[in-house]
Amino acid sequence: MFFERHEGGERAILVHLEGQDERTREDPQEFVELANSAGADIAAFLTVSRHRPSPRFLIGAGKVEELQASVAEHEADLVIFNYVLTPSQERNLERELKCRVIDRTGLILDIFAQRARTHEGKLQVELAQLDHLSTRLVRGWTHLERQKGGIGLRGPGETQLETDRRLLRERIKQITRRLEKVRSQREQARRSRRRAEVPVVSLVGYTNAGKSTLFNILTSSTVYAADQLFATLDPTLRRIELEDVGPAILADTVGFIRHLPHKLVEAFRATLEESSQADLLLHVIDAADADRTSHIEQVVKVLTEIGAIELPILEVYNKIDLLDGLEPHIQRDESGVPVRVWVSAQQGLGLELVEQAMAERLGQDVMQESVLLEHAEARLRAQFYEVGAVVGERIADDGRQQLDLRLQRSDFNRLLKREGWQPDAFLRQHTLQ
Ligand SMILES: Nc1nc2c(ncn2[C@@H]2O[C@H](COP(=O)(O)OP(=O)(O)OP(=O)(O)O)[C@@H](O)[C@H]2O)c(=O)[nH]1
Ligand SMILES: [Mg+2]
Repeated sequence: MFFERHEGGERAILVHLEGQDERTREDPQEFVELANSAGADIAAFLTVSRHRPSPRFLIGAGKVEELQASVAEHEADLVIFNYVLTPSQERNLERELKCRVIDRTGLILDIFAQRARTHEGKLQVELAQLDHLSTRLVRGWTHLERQKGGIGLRGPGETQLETDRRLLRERIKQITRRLEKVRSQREQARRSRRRAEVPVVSLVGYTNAGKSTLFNILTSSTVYAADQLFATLDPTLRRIELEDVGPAILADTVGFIRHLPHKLVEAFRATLEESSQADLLLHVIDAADADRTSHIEQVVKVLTEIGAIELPILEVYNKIDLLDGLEPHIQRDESGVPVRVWVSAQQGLGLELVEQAMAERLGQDVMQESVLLEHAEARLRAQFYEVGAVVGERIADDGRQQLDLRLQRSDFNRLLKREGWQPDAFLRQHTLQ
């Protein structure tokens, strides 16, 4: 396994748990990458098989001793568990090991704290951190907490560590209020984009898949791209020009990862929701990653959670330069619609194919649907006529007006959203199920 040396970084011992349980098993390589991304200087990697969780330390007493010896030998500053620890387990372990202990949630929160750039991103991370810390205010190894800036202690949430719970609650309320304000501003920006009828294409995908690299090369900009997990936290929007389509907005977003701490998913929901409002999703996949199938599953799961799974999705299989004998190409479904593009963003291979496939998907996703409108919905009827979408009209058996529509799905979505409808909710209520 590859350990990056981070001279001057904190010396960390990684503890990886090998469970029997498929659902909770983590990837050891990803764990190392997470620790590297947090800037840890990895001194040792311990694998512990955990047949039965011990409530006190999570791991067995023998393993605790082994860890103690390892901490002493490497003069480690902290021990990181690739698992979610309860606050009391964290406390017990710190007391035994005489050094700081953080868990997977703490580690991911730390990376997020380092990466957040925008006001909203920082608020979101702080909220998640405060929530995580609120159960961990009493620690076993308190004097170390005063050493600011260590892994798991960074970010805006840190200043709250030494205050009492009342202040903590107040701070949480204050941040929530501020976040609401930022969110309503974001919603307004979104509405004005919608009014401008510019289609939005959102890049989604597992962390490190190459979204920002692709974004940069498509928009000729320089967004921070790096071989780190969660290099991008805040959504970045840029305008691009597509042949036959005209202007479109491309959005780069935060990468996904399995077992994202629940609170963090919640905190970043608003950011992720940017994707749920898109006209097209580009799902960027690291084609050379051995775990690509499980990464795809994780992304699909998050997309389902944020209500974006029904959107048109174009898969971009990236990093083909790392695979033998693959040329950039577009894969189409049986009706000729592009569904997958094989490219290398870094080498600039197949970028024109991504643009072509995007243009085709935005321009050619034609839908045919019969909708039933109440008389009070005459305004919508007029709008459908205005865009030339109506190919037939009659009175349905239930007395409603049936409009047979044929139009671009993106136009349909935009038109409805402008009228305050979520397209799938609209279809549920306006078609015969
Ligand atoms: N070999 C190869 N590496 C690539 C390619 N595209 C991106 N990379 C590398 O993959 C790493 C991750 O790229 P990013 O663009 O930061 O990935 P991301 O999906 O934005 O990651 P997060 O923002 O962390 O979610 C960087 O080191 C890139 O240089 C490619 O086509 N081939
Ligand atoms: Mg990125």
